[in-house]
Amino acid sequence: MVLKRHASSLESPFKRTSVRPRLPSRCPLCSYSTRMPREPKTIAIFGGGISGLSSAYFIAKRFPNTKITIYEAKERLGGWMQSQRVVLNKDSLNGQRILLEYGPRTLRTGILTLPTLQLIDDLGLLDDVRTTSREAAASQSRYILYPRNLVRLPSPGPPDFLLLWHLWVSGLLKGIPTLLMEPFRKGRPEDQRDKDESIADFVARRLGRDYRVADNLVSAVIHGIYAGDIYKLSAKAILPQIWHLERYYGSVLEGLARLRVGVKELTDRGIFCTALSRYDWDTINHMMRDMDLDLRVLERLSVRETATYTFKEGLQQLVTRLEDELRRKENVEILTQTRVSDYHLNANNQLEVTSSSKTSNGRNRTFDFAVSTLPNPSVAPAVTVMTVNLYYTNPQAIEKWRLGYTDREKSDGFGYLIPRSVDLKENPERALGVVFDHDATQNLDQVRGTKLTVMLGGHWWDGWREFPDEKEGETMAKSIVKRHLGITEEPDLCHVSLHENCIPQYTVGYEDRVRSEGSRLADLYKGRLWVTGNHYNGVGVNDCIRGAYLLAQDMENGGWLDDNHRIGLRKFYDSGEWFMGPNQFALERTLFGSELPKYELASLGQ
Ligand SMILES: C=Cc1c2[nH]c(c1C)Cc1[nH]c(c(CCC(=O)O)c1C)Cc1[nH]c(c(C)c1CCC(=O)O)Cc1[nH]c(c(C)c1C=C)C2
Repeated sequence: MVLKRHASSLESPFKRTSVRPRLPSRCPLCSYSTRMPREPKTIAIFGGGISGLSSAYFIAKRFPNTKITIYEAKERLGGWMQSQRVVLNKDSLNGQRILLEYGPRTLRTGILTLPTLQLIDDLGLLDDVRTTSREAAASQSRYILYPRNLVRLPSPGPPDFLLLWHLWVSGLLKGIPTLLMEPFRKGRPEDQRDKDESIADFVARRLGRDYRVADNLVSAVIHGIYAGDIYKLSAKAILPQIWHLERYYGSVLEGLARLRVGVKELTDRGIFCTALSRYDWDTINHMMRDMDLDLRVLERLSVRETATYTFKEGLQQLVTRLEDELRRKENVEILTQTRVSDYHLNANNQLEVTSSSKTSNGRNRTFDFAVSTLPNPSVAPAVTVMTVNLYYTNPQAIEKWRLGYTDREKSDGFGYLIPRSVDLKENPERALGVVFDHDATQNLDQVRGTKLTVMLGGHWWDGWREFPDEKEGETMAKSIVKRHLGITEEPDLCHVSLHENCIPQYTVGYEDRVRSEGSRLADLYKGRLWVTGNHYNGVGVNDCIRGAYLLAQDMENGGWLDDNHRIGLRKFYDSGEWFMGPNQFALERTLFGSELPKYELASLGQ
């Protein structure tokens, strides 16, 4: 199936959606006149992580005659995406090889992940996909450590009153009743409607200056994604939906209720809606129109069925296949162990790039254009995370009673997160959480043991210059699983990885900083340097691939040719309009051919 056929069914109901997203007139990046050829002759890509590789791939697809050079400082490509099969030394297990994942371990499905599906299709990876269904324990059972025990969170579906009771007596829900008063609390004063604030302050303000929900629940979720500090991270950048609901309606719950009324006709017909920014809506439309995707990929990775997925040989397989594909292309060159030390615009308006490698220092090359995926600490600082993989051949290594109230069927799960409200005296290792990989990523090994990853550090290590070494990492991980999960036996495998500055932190004021950095870069390099990667597009693998895809799309659809130098940051010049529109389950249905009924997007007000 070619998605293009269904694009019209998506677009037609929304007459107000422009075919091409327009830049609002206040965009400051529109001031250069260029006389560029239809396509650049040469492009440099800085960084060979997933953003750099997928940018090279999508650009090469759209500009087949352009010569692309990827610069990567390290020996291997892929950044912190790294999986490895490790041999178990136990004689009884015939030297089985267990798959360990050192960095990101699963991908989520969803309508905004279409570019990842396109990559999977193009690279022929579908048969190697391994999914975890929405029904699986890993998708249903999640735990939070509070204060010393694991507390299971409710899963979607009919309420389990016994579980709710256990949750209540654990004390984790302290402060939740204040939510009832949220609609009656004043919104931001008029002169502060656009003001950013930290996630902790935002949540606490809506709950009557009560920080307990933020400290207990929100901080745990944020640890699992950003490994970050809710007192520093931006509510506007990280929780844009609820931040905008408050901005428009003065209350999140009231906003939701009012919007639901606006789309009642749809929800009555089973089409569920969500708040969507104009940018996301246009992006979804563009992607659906642009994709050329096999129906089998959509079926296998449907958001309805699949919660997360990986590949037979872990996420590394995506990197390896991408690298192989790029190396096969005559117009792509990959320079590893080659660090970009300087770049500037020369008198001919070309980018002069200086690089150094083991064999040559200060080598100069000129390019028509460059895409940087390198970290940019001036927009977002980054945190360091240590991952410790532990494997026990004993599948019952976790003492079952540690999993708190549970039924037999759902006795494992995704793992657990540790909120900031757990005192550091109780968490001296500064752990963020533990993933039960034997459940979270299934069907990768031939034997089932207990496979865990302990995550340490993140914002708890802010300002540290030195980090624990491998031995200390192992000792800390073992003491954590002993205390929390009752595991006293020695692991059969242990692997420690330190990922320095791996997760960018979108701290308060982030969006303003990106816009001003965007203007600076656009001025300095006259639009010849674009940026993408996890400092701008979201911290997940899917976000990086989508950023790369949209950058290539922008370049082809005029970005490279016309005067609107968006340098890959178009999202930050969105009109700021928000709508109530179909959620991703409803949108996915349109991909399978069912039409959305005609209706107007319900506006979030102005
Ligand atoms: C390896 C450490 C990472 C931590 N956060 C991320 C990584 C790679 C980035 C990240 N993690 C999640 C998301 C959102 C959904 C997504 O795009 O995949 C992002 C951007 C969610 C997540 N967190 C953990 C897992 C296994 C997943 C994916 C599966 C799911 O959502 O069900 C575990 C985990 N990650 C971190 C910690 C501290 C942690 C603790 C248990 C940091």
